[in-house]
Amino acid sequence: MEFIKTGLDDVTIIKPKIFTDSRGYFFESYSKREFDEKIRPVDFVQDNESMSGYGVIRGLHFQKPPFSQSKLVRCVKGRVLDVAVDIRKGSPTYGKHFSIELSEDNHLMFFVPRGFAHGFAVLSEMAVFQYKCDNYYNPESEGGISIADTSLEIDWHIDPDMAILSDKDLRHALFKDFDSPFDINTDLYEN
Ligand SMILES: Cc1cn([C@H]2C[C@H](O)[C@@H](COP(=O)(O)OP(=O)(O)O[C@H]3O[C@@H](C)C(=O)[C@@H](O)[C@H]3O)O2)c(=O)[nH]c1=O
Repeated sequence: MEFIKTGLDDVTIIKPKIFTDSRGYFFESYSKREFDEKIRPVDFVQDNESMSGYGVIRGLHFQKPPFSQSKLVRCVKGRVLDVAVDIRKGSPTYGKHFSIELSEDNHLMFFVPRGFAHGFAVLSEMAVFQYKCDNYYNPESEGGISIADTSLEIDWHIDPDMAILSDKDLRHALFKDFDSPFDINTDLYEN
């Protein structure tokens, strides 16, 4: 397993070692020992899966402290563009993002730490997306930022005006009007 830094704190690309033979392939998709050593100690408690059609954008989402979540994400069917945005006030990379294509072909995984907003755009006819979270779902703590915010300079590879969004995601504030609940000086992993 290879852990590739992105220039944003703890945001990491994970490239698994793929073993192929006449039967197909095998890879370890998660090893607590390696993740804790190479990224940071994280206790995942919930696994999620979603399926979406082409042109869907889900995001940009986070849960507010003390229910914030790290996510380890991957695309097991199809192809998505995955995005993490630093929303920790006072961070030297506040408002900066990193995006990466995750697909059933490249088998890449992506670690999105607490204090980052997360979203993805579906680039294939359909995509099945799976992820681990280190905190339980807490609907009252949900927060979001508009994916259509041009100041974030995210190229979704899909026209945001044509994208298919949930009603909830259509209502998120623009980044400039957003008061982040995260701060670089707070330990987001204390609970
Ligand atoms: C996220 C979540 C949703 N739900 C329910 C609530 C709702 O009725 C239905 C669909 O929820 P949403 O519309 O919020 O699903 P979705 O837009 O796919 O939300 C997800 O988006 C990606 C980008 C993330 O980063 C995730 O953390 C999560 O926020 O599923 C749960 O029961 N547990 C969960 O953990």
